[in-house]
Amino acid sequence: MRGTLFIVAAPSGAGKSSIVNACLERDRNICLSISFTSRAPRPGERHAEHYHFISADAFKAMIRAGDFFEYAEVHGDWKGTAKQSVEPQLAAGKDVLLEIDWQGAQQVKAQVPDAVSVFILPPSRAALEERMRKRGQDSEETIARRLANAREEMSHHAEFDYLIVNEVFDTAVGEMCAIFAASRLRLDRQVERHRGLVEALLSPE
Ligand SMILES: Nc1nc2c(ncn2[C@@H]2O[C@H](COP(=O)(O)OP(=O)(O)O)[C@@H](O)[C@H]2O)c(=O)[nH]1
Ligand SMILES: Nc1ncnc2c1ncn2[C@@H]1O[C@H](COP(=O)(O)OP(=O)(O)O)[C@@H](O)[C@H]1O
Repeated sequence: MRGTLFIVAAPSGAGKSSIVNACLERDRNICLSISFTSRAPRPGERHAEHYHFISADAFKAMIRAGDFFEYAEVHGDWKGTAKQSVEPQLAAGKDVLLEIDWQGAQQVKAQVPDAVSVFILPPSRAALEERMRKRGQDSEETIARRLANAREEMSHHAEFDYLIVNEVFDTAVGEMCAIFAASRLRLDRQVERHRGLVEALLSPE
């Protein structure tokens, strides 16, 4: 059985990576796709762990080669998911999680309509700005650009299947894990998984 594709989007600083990482620690069945980007690494970010950091020219070459499942320009940098990070894993029955923006989410939904998508909102604009600053890794100019872009990102929240407001962190993590768990229990997937059981239960005496 093919794995399930999960999409998680949020404005920068809403807590997306923190929530996803906490869920992945609890749920070993999901693999996180490592995106490609032309953005420079932040202090502490490692190649092939947080992103595959490549030049803008190398990114464009990958676009021309048709290597991307989805890609977009986000906050002035190229970001994209390679086909290789998704298709073999799904075919092997593994669930795959994409942390991408609304533009990428639209491209993925067009290709995989049963992908499960989640949007995360901050509890307020002040909290969003405070969290961006708390991370302490971006310049004032970068923070200003990300805050300006946050409104546009958030305006797409209604295109997603699920919405989480990340006020209390542990609550948000619990909600995200519940979405993962519920998606695996969808009728179509359960029927496929338990075909033998259903046949046995319904067979004549
Ligand atoms: N479309 C697309 N967006 C991505 C991808 N990887 C990351 N993003 C988005 O790029 C935005 C900025 O990410 P990043 O620079 O890591 O900053 P952060 O969101 O503040 O941690 C976020 O909205 C991410 O979801 C990708 O592969 N494709
Ligand atoms: N519910 C929360 N309450 C307070 N701080 C939070 C909460 N969730 C995340 N944070 C903090 O906000 C900052 C941004 O979180 P991060 O996961 O990097 O956001 P994103 O991936 O959406 O850009 C981090 O310092 C993180 O510890």
